[in-house]
Amino acid sequence: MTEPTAHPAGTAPGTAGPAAAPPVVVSTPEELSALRPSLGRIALVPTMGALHSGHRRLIAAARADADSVIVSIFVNPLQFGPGEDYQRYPRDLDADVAACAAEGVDVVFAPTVEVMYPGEQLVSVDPGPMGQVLEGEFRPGFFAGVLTVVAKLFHLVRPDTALFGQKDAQQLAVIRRMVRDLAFGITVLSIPTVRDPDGLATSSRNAYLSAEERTSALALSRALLAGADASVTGPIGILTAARAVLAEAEAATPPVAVDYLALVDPGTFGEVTGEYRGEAVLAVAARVGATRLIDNVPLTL
Ligand SMILES: Nc1ncnc2c1ncn2[C@@H]1O[C@H](COP(=O)(O)OP(=O)(O)OP(=O)(O)O)[C@@H](O)[C@H]1O
Ligand SMILES: CC(C)(CO)[C@@H](O)C(=O)[O-]
Ligand code: BAL
Repeated sequence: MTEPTAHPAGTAPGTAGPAAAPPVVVSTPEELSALRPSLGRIALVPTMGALHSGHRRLIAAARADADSVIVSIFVNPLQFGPGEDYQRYPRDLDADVAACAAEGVDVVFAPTVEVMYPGEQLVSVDPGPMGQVLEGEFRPGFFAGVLTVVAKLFHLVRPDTALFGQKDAQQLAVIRRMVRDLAFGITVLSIPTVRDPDGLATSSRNAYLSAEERTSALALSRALLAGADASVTGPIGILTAARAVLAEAEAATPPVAVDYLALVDPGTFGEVTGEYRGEAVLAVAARVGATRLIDNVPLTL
């Protein structure tokens, strides 16, 4: 664990730029509370670390809206199911702190599992029906784990705003719903999905992919683009165009194994039908080798 470091005299929290001070790194609620009075309006960027360009864009958006930016780094065991990648999830706190320093982050909150879950966690947040479909169906317990840790982070940090990526569109929708239904009084902001030049959505799990697997994985963004290009044809046309790309990828080497492709209402995550008009999200999840990836694109019907 990196030792807490103080802001050098005269360096106000929230001062970005090449000469920005390194973030203060803390790991306990007590350290956070001690810092809080000096932070002004706080924007929180919750992450699981292994920071990449998507996280950096989130941090930049957070800076625009607050006096201080806090990035939390915590690989949350509660949201991983049996057989998932909790143990091998990439962890490199020093590299993450360096990335936060480059982005002018004020505070990194990197608690241990013992700090976040000191005893048996008997109470959790129920995500409701929106948490049962798509990701919720393929990762039972995932959204309860996400909402429980996000609720806990909100209570510990007490931010004014919190930022999440549209890459995890269902997570974003479920968190927005929790904030509304449980009256958290926090403004949730989002940013569009950041992509590598080849179209692949940046993701910490991309590090697992071999060169060949990454080539196969490009079918996800290609399928979404094909669906978006067909948006004037309505839900059936959109799904048919995207499925055609995925069908080729299922027969490729290495193959893409599709968990779901769905066109949903972004407010409810219910599937939309031929009559639907308005905003929609075309979402896909698939496995390539041992790596499970998700991606989506917003559409207007
Ligand atoms: N490519 C991206 N564009 C925009 N936001 C992103 C992107 N990747 C991650 N985020 C956002 O960053 C936040 C932290 O996500 P997380 O640390 O799980 O990263 P990740 O790359 O999504 O990891 P994983 O590979 O485990 O899914 C979430 O709000 C997530 O939506
Ligand atoms: C929101 C989150 C940090 C909760 O662990 C995680 O699900 C993520 O990184 O998207
Ligand atoms: N990026 C969402 C967190 C997860 O897949 O566990």
